[in-house]
Amino acid sequence: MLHDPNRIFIFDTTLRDGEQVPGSQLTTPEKIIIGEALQSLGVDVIEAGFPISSPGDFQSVVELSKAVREPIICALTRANKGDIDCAVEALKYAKHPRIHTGIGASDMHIKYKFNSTREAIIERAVEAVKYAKKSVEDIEFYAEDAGRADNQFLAQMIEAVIAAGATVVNIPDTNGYCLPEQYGAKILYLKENVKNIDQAIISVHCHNDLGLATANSIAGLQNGARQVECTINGIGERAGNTSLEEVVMILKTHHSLGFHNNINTKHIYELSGMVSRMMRMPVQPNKAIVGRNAFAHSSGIHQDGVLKHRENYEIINPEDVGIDQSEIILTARSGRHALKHHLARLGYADERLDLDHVYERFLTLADAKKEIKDDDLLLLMGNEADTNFINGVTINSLEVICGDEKDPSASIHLNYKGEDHHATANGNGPVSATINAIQRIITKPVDIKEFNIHSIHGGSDDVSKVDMRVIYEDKSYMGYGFSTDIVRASANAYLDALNKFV
Ligand SMILES: CC(=O)SCCNC(=O)CCNC(=O)[C@H](O)C(C)(C)COP(=O)(O)OP(=O)(O)OC[C@H]1O[C@@H](n2cnc3c(N)ncnc32)[C@H](O)[C@@H]1OP(=O)(O)O
Ligand SMILES: CC(C)C(=O)C(=O)O
Ligand SMILES: [Mg+2]
Repeated sequence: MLHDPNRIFIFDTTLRDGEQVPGSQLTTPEKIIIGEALQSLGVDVIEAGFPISSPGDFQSVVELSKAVREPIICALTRANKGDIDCAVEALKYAKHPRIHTGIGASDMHIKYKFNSTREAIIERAVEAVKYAKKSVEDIEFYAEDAGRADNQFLAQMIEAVIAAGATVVNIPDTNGYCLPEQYGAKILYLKENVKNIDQAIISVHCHNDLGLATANSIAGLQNGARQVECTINGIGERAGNTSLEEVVMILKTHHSLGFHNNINTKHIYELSGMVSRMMRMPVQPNKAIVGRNAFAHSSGIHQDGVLKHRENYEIINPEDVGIDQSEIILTARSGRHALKHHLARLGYADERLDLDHVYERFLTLADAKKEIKDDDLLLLMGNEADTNFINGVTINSLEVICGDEKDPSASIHLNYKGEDHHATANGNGPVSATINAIQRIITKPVDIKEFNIHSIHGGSDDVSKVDMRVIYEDKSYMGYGFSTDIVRASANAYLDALNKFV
């Protein structure tokens, strides 16, 4: 384990520290599903639980040990025999078991939690490690609240537990207190002042109370730590733990750090969603790497930049974390490039598109609606007589007669090539009469292949949406029309399709 100095071990504690979040408790089957996903992600260690804490947590560690065989399965204990015996029992099926035992290291904890002394605490720490070592080879020791502990005393404690058999020493910033510089210096201090430090891996375990968990973890690695303890989505006690996805993507993005690990980053996004759903912890939209907006661009200058060259505004390729592509969100802050991009995606790629005119109408709508979705764009393009095409065909007026006594007929005035054209026609219904009347003016061999009418919200006074696929000269064109009048919506859809080639 110690032979490659640049290998970083990823210790996931989503199922232990992450699961300490109120309301996020998991059942054993849920823990196994997440455990298997963490195994596919490639984590080195899964902290499965704290077996003494409840029969349910004990059982989860037992079942996870049976089901997940590749990573080390770790169980947390306090520095006492009862907790350790319980963890040893829970880990009995684990292929690679680890006991994670420890005790408080700051004077605050020593005095106000344990009502004890530094010397007595070191004794308890050593005793716990020696006791655990009798049953399990792989022992990790945590010096709780090490972030606020005196470095000299911490070094003394770490040296003693390594001598007692600990092979990983965890230096938690339990309360998220440290600045990156301080935390990095603490790790370096241990590297330089603990005589037997080469016999153990230093682990970093940082909390996010000041939003510095990830920065502190990286500072720890830069100063000699080689294991990072983290959780998916950064969940955990209070403001959470170091987020796995942030650390891993920092290591991937900054090759110059020279570190490598075993994580297949393409599983990150899927796992983030799984953990969020199962643990009932929504991911904040602006969360780095996995937030809904992490790869979404909504202002025109950024959108233009991304469309020209993704890296202008993205330092991570979304595919690297399992997201198909970045998103261009249309809002009133978007520009013409973004609008054109989405129109082309919806089939409006024609160079005859009057982009300035569409953009003006788009902005009015976007100011009112905040976010413009595909349906809004289609509505904008297929609505009423307003044309979005240079020299496009528009309806000046339409009258339809139908009913039991009459053959359906339509009379239409179109603005076509800058002039008013009129035609009347019959059909087997008001829509076919209208299409026939338009045909008389346009005189192009156009076949309607698909024709669908939907109501947008339901209800007889609703806006109808018509989508239509027509064939002209062996090419297919989509048209969309909207109106409270289904005949008008159909005429709008037909003209929307025609305007793409007439
Ligand atoms: C920083 C962390 O994340 S640590 C892990 C936190 N996770 C949890 O606490 C979740 C699981 N915890 C539990 O289920 C329960 O708290 C248990 C089962 C561990 C203990 O329950 P109880 O025996 O009722 O004790 P309670 O939780 O009220 O108090 C904790 C006791 O453990 C002692 N203790 C705390 N940490 C340690 C430690 N690392 N080593 C030894 N003793 C410790 C406390 O001093 C206190 O002992 P006291 O009763 O002598 O004052
Ligand atoms: C139990 C330890 C490792 C912990 O979670 C912390 O100190 O934050
Ligand atoms: Mg913690």
